[in-house]
Amino acid sequence: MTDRDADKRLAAAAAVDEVCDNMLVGLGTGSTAAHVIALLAERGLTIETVATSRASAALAERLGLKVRPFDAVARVHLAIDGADAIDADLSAVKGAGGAMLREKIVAAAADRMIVIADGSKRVERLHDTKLPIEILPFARAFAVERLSGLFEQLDERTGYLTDNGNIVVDGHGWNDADLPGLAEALAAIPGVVGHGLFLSEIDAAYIADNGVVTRLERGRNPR
Ligand SMILES: O=C[C@H](O)[C@H](O)[C@H](O)COP(=O)(O)O
Repeated sequence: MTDRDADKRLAAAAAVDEVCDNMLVGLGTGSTAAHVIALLAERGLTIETVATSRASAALAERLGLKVRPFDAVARVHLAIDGADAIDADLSAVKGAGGAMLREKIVAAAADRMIVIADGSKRVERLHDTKLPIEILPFARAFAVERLSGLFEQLDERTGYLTDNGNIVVDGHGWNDADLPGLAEALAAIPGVVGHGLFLSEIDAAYIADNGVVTRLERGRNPR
């Protein structure tokens, strides 16, 4: 295990310590969230889960966790997920793995949403991180044209479809001076069905850096 991977597992373990019997837990997607799934399976708690991607559902089921279909679930007790970048306000960019739409829905359904990450994800500002945008294939050209006013460069992921059957365009060179304004502008484009800006969903974060775990709670963090 690399140092970075060890940090991911440490952050995951800190979040898993918040999981109790009888909880319905939202499972995130990605290499850090995979540690959560493995640790939950190891701990043998009496829990049920919902997954934010087919990959996480498959991993969880393979390791023996009970995974409920999310389409019949309105509320989750705790969601635990990774991030591509997170700042001191607990605003984050997610979606390098293309799962941001389902991740945001499960995060919104959760009483508490925790991000787990290694120290490389902690940033002063988010704008250096590519911002993934999920687009209905029907709207591809139209949405990209509308997005071009918000980004210096847009790269479509070739040959890739999300679990929802949509395309993903990664936006580079964006202005983070008004994050709520940007989120609003993205949501206002017909055909854009999701994006990786998480501004209000995250309640806490466990960031592990060289073996030391720091907990951040919304509204209570020094800059
Ligand atoms: O779509 C992917 C998710 O938002 C991931 O949670 C995020 O990309 C972080 O993944 P990782 O833990 O592999 O860096």
